[in-house]
Amino acid sequence: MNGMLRIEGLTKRHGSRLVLSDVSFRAQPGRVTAFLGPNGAGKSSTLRILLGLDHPSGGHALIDGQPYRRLREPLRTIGSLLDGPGAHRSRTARNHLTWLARASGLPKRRVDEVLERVGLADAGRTRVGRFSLGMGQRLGLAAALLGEPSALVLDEPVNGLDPGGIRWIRALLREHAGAGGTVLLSSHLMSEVAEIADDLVIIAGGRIASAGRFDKVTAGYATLEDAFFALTAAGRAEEAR
Ligand SMILES: Nc1ncnc2c1ncn2[C@@H]1O[C@H](COP(=O)(O)OP(=O)(O)OP(=O)(O)O)[C@@H](O)[C@H]1O
Repeated sequence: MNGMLRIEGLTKRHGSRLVLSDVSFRAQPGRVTAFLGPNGAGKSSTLRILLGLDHPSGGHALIDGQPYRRLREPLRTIGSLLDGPGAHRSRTARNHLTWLARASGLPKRRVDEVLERVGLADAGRTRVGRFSLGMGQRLGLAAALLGEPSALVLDEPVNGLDPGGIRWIRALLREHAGAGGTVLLSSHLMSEVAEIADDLVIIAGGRIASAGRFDKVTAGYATLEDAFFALTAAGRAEEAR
């Protein structure tokens, strides 16, 4: 299992707006890396480029040394959770996953395995439109796990999860990293990140403010929150109020 994620000199413009500016960092196998930043900092833009959903204006986002579009077996290499379940409301969870598995040449047994893994074994025949926000997140995660990928990339994965769900996803991600997989998750929830991250990447205004091992990035600060506010422009704006 590898799944090294390498972001190198990534730049993204929307018209004259520079949304990402020379963004570089790594997410390593065997570690949980948290990608932390205030609203609009550029987290989703970076992850969308990494997952081949958008083009960079410059630089590279590589998975095992390849851009997403060059991966031979994308779902077996990298699983992602971006905006909720990604399934049509009228579909059942099982239909959705079966369709995904078929489209990617994955064995059908994986559908039951992932439904079980995310705690939706009893909801496989429920239409996605009737799912709670938390169930939707679980289904999105089931899709991410379908190909048994080495890397997991999750945008705000705890959104909509209750405390039990948050504990559960934390254990799942730890287990993935413990088995040698890579976990990259974006969040703006400091407490969540402090609980789970081995490594931190802090982004603000489209630039990397700090990156590295959790204890290195937070060295000299009482808490992660103190480090975050000191290192980001959002913190400076907040303090100026
Ligand atoms: N298609 C687009 N056209 C113009 N600007 C865009 C587009 N997509 C994103 N942006 C801008 O890029 C910046 C970064 O957005 P992005 O969604 O990557 O931030 P984020 O860190 O994920 O924030 P959040 O936590 O709010 O999701 C924002 O200022 C956003 O308005």
